[in-house]
Amino acid sequence: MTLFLVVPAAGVGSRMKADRPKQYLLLQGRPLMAHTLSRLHDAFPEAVLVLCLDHEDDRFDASMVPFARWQRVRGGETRAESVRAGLASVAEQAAPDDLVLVHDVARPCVQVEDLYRLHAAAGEHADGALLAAPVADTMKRADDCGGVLRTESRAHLFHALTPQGFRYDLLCQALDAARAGGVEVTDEASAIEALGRSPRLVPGRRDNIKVTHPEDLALAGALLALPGGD
Ligand SMILES: Nc1ccn([C@@H]2O[C@H](COP(=O)(O)OP(=O)(O)OP(=O)(O)O)[C@@H](O)[C@H]2O)c(=O)n1
Ligand SMILES: C[C@](O)(CO)[C@H](O)COP(=O)(O)O
Repeated sequence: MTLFLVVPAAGVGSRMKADRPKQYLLLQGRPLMAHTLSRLHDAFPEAVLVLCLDHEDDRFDASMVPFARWQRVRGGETRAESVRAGLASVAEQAAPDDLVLVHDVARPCVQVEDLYRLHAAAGEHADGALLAAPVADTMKRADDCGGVLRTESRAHLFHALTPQGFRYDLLCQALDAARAGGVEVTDEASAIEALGRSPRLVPGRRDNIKVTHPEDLALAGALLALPGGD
């Protein structure tokens, strides 16, 4: 069995409003991408890394990659297309029941313990698994005028995180079906659910933040500066 780590890293980071794609912004003196790849390598040094990069990315430096087995692949127009391209790039190497974990490059604070728990759950459940954080805030649904339409029940409500892990063949089938159906999915689990399957929700740490907006950068930097942070 081979473990594949697909890391979508071909985004432009428009919401970050920075002078470069957010995966190249420095945290504790290192590019965000380097932190994320280090965390994944700490947990799975023997895995095959599939790094999805923009074809015009001229900032990438292979010295950021700690893996012995890795490959770069051209990302797509969307996150889902980048992941599909990553899967296609290992079609000759992957067995149908090999596990694939997909993790956003924009999540550098993921903890090794969460990675191990997700990996175990994804291997145990035919429908795969995803890290998810239970919602702790009261959730409001807005109306079209920016007022409160209603309060949503937060019971059984989770923030989907990454990694999300599935068998290679199932994930390919799900993403191909979503594309064929013109369904844009923002995570892999959505495509799996569209097949009528139910991925396992694995409670994950809320500090596994996705660096998206400017204020997220300082938070991620503080988390990485904690003892054992990096
Ligand atoms: N065409 C794309 C778009 C996004 N991603 C990756 O998917 C992850 C989650 O996407 P997001 O946080 O939205 O990153 P961006 O798309 O870069 O951000 P924005 O939406 O603000 O432009 C990121 O690691 C990003 O690099 C990707 O590989 N290919
Ligand atoms: C995959 C993800 O991180 C799960 O919450 C999220 O859907 C990515 O969304 P984005 O808009 O591509 O950042």
